[in-house]
Amino acid sequence: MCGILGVVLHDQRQNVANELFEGAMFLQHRGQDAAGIVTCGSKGRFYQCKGNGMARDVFTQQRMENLVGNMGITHLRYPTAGSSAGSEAQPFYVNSPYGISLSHNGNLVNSIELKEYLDEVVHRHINTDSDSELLINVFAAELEKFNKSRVNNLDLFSALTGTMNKIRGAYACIVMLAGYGIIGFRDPNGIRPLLYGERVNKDGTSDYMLASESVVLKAHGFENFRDIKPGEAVIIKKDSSKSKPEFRQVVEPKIFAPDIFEYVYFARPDSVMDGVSVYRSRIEMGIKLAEKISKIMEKDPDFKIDVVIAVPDTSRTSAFQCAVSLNIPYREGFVKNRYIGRTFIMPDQQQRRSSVRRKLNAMESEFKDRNVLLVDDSIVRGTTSKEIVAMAREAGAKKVYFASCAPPIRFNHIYGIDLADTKALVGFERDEEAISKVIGADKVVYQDLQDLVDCCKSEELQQFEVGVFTGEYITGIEDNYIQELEKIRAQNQRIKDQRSRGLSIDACIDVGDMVDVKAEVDISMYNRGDYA
Ligand SMILES: O=P(O)(O)OC[C@H]1O[C@H](OP(=O)(O)OP(=O)(O)O)[C@H](O)[C@@H]1O
Ligand SMILES: NC(=O)CC[C@H](N)C(=O)O
Ligand SMILES: [Mg+2]
Repeated sequence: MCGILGVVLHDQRQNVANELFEGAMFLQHRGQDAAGIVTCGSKGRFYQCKGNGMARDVFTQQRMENLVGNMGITHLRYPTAGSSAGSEAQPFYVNSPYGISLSHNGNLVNSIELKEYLDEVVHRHINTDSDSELLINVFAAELEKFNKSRVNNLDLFSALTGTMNKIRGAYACIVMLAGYGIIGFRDPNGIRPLLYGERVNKDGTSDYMLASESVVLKAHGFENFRDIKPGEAVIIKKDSSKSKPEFRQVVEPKIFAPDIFEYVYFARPDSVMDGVSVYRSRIEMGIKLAEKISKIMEKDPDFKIDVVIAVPDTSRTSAFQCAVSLNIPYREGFVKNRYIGRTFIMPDQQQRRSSVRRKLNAMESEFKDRNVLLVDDSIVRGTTSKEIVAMAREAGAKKVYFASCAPPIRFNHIYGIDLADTKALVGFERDEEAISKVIGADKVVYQDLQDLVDCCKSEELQQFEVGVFTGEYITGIEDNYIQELEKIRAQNQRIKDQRSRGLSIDACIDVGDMVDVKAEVDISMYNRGDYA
């Protein structure tokens, strides 16, 4: 997952940068690795600030002052393909044709094929391992086909049709065309989210926003917001007084299947996605989980729970409801250090492990001599659960049970989680008993998949992308896709290890099959290392 945002202000004398920055703060939970803003000034020139780090570190006051223009786009990155190198921070930029900048949330699953196409057919140079760089170049190549000095909405929609017929996977994107406007589009299965909203100013004019989550639109006073439909695109022109945003179905929609993980973990609880409140779905997850736990308790008289404790932050909503439904006391046994971000989306396993203990602290009074049920939204690598179970025991718990609002994760999440290596999943080739042994719990209870689906569905939304639980992906994947990801990831890890041992790039080159060694100071072609 990543967070994306785009704004066009009606008043062309106003700068949009501050609004993009404030909006980024509402999307920070979707990506902590890199942040970027690109604005477009009145002469059609782009102004950029991006780099590794959280929004508040990258977007300093001084840098923000240089971002002029009434329209712009933002990106908060959690890497899913390529590496966490600064050169892969978004928005991406290509100068030809017309000047294009792109923010992408999602993951393309036919990148091998796209790389070949870009090289052999349209001869475009690719400078990173990011799938988003491929995407912007495919779009640029489609636009180039018109061979015009200026394009119009019709051309743009038809270039999007061409692009979407070539790319495969999950994508919600915001593109900015220099001097023209911003364009939002969503993949034909609607796997990744994207919303559109309008804010009517006092003088009757309108500003427009596109964003990953409704919470940003709401907080910024945008109303009548709606989800972009699967396979749909919208063009919002820079001079919004002359033409209203135009929507078009650019490719046929396929099975509507948003990623169920948005409801489980990715999204903020106060967001509404594809008409379903994330908060309400998490309440339902608590109810269903309680039903399953009650059934197990009926059969197993030794399974007794004195207290339900959430694993902050995401599971709080469900854990509280689970306790209420079970009629068992709920306690905040772990106190969260508010200055530590989300541990799961940290790029490095070492960092993740040490962060859990820094992030959460167990209060002895709530654990001592009790049988505790810890509730989390999901168990992925097991990093959190292992530490948490150990902490509960250290705090004096008698028995430690662990419940997950999501079913066991046994497969790659190819559309949004950086997990190229399935073996890193605690659920990989393990049943529930084996998983409880690994994490050190007395028992593990998982939500059933059908129950999870029932918690998130609505009349309009009946199906979800659930490949992470079943191994069957809605878009299919090209042969060798996972192997290719694993190769790049292993290569990046080796370079990292070499560097941490103080070895130079030359030493890295000796490591064997490493053909592509990253530059010592990893900066992109259009990006200075100091976020300028
Ligand atoms: O099995 P693991 O690999 O540890 O991953 C699962 C954990 O990671 C997430 O928490 P995170 O700390 O990222 O975010 P949160 O504060 O929103 O819960 C998630 O909520 C689980 O607690
Ligand atoms: N999490 C995302 O949406 C990532 C977008 C893109 N695949 C990247 O790695 O930068
Ligand atoms: Mg968590």
